[in-house]
Amino acid sequence: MSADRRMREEKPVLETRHLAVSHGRVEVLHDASIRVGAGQIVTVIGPNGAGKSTLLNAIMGLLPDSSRIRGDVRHDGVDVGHDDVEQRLERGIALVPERRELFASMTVQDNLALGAYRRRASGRSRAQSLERIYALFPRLKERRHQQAGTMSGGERQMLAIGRALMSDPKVLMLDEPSLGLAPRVMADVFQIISDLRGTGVATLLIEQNSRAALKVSDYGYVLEVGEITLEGPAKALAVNPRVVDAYLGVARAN
Ligand SMILES: Nc1ncnc2c1ncn2[C@@H]1O[C@H](COP(=O)(O)OP(=O)(O)OP(=O)(O)O)[C@@H](O)[C@H]1O
Repeated sequence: MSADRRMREEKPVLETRHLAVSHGRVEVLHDASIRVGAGQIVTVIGPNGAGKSTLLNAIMGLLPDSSRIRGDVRHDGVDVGHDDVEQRLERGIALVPERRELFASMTVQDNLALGAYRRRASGRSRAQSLERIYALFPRLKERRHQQAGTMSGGERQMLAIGRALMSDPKVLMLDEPSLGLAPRVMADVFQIISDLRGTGVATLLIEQNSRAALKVSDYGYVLEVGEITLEGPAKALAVNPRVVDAYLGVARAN
């Protein structure tokens, strides 16, 4: 079945409906409706300041109390808009924030353990989750006693993803995972994102590196000035002249 048909027909694991966010009198996200199907990788691309992080933070329940939110956030068909962050984690939503927010002086393994303080009741034990993450990231296993702050940029990103996976999420949201990474390391991180598909976790990815993001994704959205202006199967977006022109042109290729 095509990614487009699957998106329309399958019950999404994560969905926003007409989501709008205002900070004071400024509305930074307008009427954003997106869907992420089970096991899919969905990307949101768009320029700086378009509202991409705001979208992820609204889904995770991380916006400041002063922000005004309208519209719905639904997980597995349930409205989670009134849940706090811990409840959303327990339902199976996880976010790797742009700044990764690791505990630099703690070991890799202790950082992973902290990722499990709130988790979905998946039937998998914490030890099983840890083994699963070490299987996905052998490098983290090798370095499990190393301080997180002494890891390379790519390793820290792997650790941030691994820590989020410790909550056994159904949906993993990644905010700019390739930010600040050297091209070769970036390629490793995108390979990991692609490998996540095999674990059954759905991924919602926001990225400045549109080309690489569309390459690993099933479906994509373009977010511009707070609005979804285009959507479609990632393969189709990658050859859409408007996307090519604005986001994949030679000058922007990286
Ligand atoms: N707490 C806040 N108070 C006021 N304005 C905010 C707040 N958070 C975000 N904004 C504004 O909302 C807009 C969208 O920001 P957001 O961080 O979501 O964009 P983005 O697409 O993720 O950008 P980037 O790619 O640069 O990270 C920006 O103009 C930003 O300045």
